[in-house]
Formats: sequence, structure tokens, C-alpha cells
Amino acid sequence: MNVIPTKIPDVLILESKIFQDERGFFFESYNRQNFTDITGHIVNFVQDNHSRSKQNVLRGLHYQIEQAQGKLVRVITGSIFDVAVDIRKSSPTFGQWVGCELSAQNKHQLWIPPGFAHGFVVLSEVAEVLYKTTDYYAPQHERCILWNDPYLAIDWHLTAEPILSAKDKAGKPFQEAEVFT
Ligand SMILES: Cc1cn([C@H]2C[C@H](O)[C@@H](COP(=O)(O)OP(=O)(O)O[C@H]3O[C@H](C)C(=O)[C@H](O)[C@H]3O)O2)c(=O)[nH]c1=O
Repeated sequence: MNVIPTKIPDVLILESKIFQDERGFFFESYNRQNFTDITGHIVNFVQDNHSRSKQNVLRGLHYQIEQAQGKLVRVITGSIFDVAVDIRKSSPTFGQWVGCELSAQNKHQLWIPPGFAHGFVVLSEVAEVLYKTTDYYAPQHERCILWNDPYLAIDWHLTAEPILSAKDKAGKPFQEAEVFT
């Protein structure tokens, strides 16, 4: 497994070794020891999520203020632009964002530790996103930051108006959002 750094040191793009042959391909999408060796983090993933979205759907920016979730995100159908925002007040990259394309083709994964808001927009006709989380879903602790907050100024690589849930349309401005100390 190869690590591609991002401009936020704790957020990493992971590139697995893909075994191709005349039948197709195989790769270990998660290996606890490899993950620990390359990230330096011993994490205990407790939940797997799977969402399917049509083109231009934007889900985010979400986080849990309690029971903060680390996420290991990958795409098995189509492609997304995946975004992590550092909302740890004590972090030198507080208020900064990183994004990358995750796709069934590149098979890249994005490791987003606890302390970040997460969101993605679907670039392909449809995308299926799988992600592991390091804590359980806790809707009472869920918070949402506005996807197009002017302070964050995220470039989502949009090609059309995004399709948003009511919750996401009502996201908070970054500077009014609850953040991590
Ligand atoms: C996240 C989640 C949702 N749900 C239920 C609650 C709703 O009835 C339904 C759809 O939930 P929601 O609209 O919040 O789904 P997304 O907009 O994809 O939310 C996710 O989007 C961004 C990208 C994230 O990183 C988070 O994992 C999560 O906030 O699934 C559950 O039962 N368990 C869960 O872990």
C-alpha cells in the first residue's frame, strides 16, 4: 500500500496494490496491520457505510461533535470529489480543506481522522461510496457545515447545481459551527 500525502498532514490518500489478471482484479481493500503501519494509527473501525448517489448529488459537510468519526472512504462505482475540512481549532490547518477524486478506476481511499467535516459530490452518472467509521452513527451529535461556505471556499469541481438534502441546504456557516478544541 502506498501513501499519497495531502496538504493536511493527517489526511492521507491510500493506494492499494492491485492484482490484475485475465479474470479481472483483486486487492485487499483493508488490512489492519498495513493501515496501522502506514498511518501510524491503531484505529478500531466499528461501522461500514454504503451510499449510492446520482450525478451532482452533494452530501456534506458532515461530522459528529461527540463520538467524532474517523472515516476511510472508497468508491466502487463511478467517481466522486471527496472533501475533508479541518475543524480542529488547535490545528495549524484549522479551516483548511483538501479534496481528491476517488473512483472505481483509481481505487484510491481517503483516510480522514476524527476532527474533520466530510462531504463529497458525485462526478459520474452514479457513484457508490463505501466507508468505514471509527465510531457509531449518533444523529444527536451530527452537525452540518454549509457546503458552499464562503470562508472555506471549497472548489467542488461542480459541473452543475448540486442536488442537496434539506439538511445540507440548512448547513451552518463555518464560522458559526461547533468545532473541536
Ligand atoms: C450516516 C448514517 C445515516 N443513517 C440513516 C439516517 C437517514 O435516515 C439515512 C440517510 O442519512 P443522511 O441523509 O444523513 O446520509 P448522508 O447525507 O449520506 O450522510 C453522510 O454523509 C457524509 C458524506 C458523511 O460522511 C456521513 O457519514 C454522513 O453524514 O440514513 C444511518 O442509519 N446510519 C448512518 O451512519
